[in-house]
Amino acid sequence: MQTDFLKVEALSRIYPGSRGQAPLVVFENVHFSIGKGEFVCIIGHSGCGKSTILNVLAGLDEPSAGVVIMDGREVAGPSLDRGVVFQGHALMPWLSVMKNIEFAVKSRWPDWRKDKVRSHCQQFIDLVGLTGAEHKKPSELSGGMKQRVGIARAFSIQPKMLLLDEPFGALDALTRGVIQDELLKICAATGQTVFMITHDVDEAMLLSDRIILMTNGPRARIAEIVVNTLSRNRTRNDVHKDPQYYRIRNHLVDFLVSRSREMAQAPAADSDPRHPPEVRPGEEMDDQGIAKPPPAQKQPAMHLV
Ligand SMILES: Nc1ncnc2c1ncn2[C@@H]1O[C@H](COP(=O)(O)OP(=O)(O)OP(=O)(O)O)[C@@H](O)[C@H]1O
Repeated sequence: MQTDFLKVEALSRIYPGSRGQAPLVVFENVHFSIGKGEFVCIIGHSGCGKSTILNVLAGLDEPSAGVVIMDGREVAGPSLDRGVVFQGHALMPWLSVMKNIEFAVKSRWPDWRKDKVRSHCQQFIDLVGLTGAEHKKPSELSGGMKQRVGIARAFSIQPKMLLLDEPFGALDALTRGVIQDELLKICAATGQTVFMITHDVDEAMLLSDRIILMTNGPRARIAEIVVNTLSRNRTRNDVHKDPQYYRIRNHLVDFLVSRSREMAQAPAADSDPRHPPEVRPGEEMDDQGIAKPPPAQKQPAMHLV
């Protein structure tokens, strides 16, 4: 894996204070990298700057300091190399579902013939379960349906990097599960690189390879990066059967409940923001600090009647 497909170096965001107030340092000295084909989630309490970081990666916002390099080039504005899905749907209200997606696909591949554009878009409309709604305008769709159009549009341009800002938050549990499964399949099939904001620890554990934990703001920073050591072949139905699952989950919940605040107030004296600690709470360690192999799965007991 190319470990530094995306490199974030010394990123800070400061908003000037208005009417004599002190400037707001949202986050500072944030460093991390994402490998090609890697799925990274970021978790942290409201206001720690997750959306701001995502907007900087997208080229929609400028950092106060620091730099983002993707595939060897500095990010300096929006690009079709990055597909973004926001919490709000950001659709063009005067265009139908099909036309909203076509607009993006035509921008990406201006030489494609009309029928090729159409069939390409249809593939992604079908994928997100909107078959039959192609000609509806956004005002005729539910919130969840609008969100699915945004997801289809971002996937359809096959970006080098997908940036997802809580994309499934507004979906009902069933649709959310279906689209999470589809996203896993697409990522496995295409090696898609993804950076995603979520508040849902189960979603992060199902989808991601690593999870970035941010301390509370202001002056938020990366507390640690959790390596998701669950098997890559996990599915929504069996992920909780892995003995690592609750160890990782408890670690994440404990961070959100208490450590995110404590670490914001008292950063570790030896912490180096250029190298946030990577932890593997799913693995049990032996006395020498070496990860024990996961226990063999027990066969379910057979009951003869
Ligand atoms: N244009 C702005 N001017 C001043 N402050 C801003 C501006 N935009 C965002 N902020 C502040 O920056 C901080 C981080 O905002 P951001 O939306 O990135 O947080 P977040 O972690 O994504 O939050 P949430 O989980 O609620 O979406 C917040 O305190 C917000 O009030």
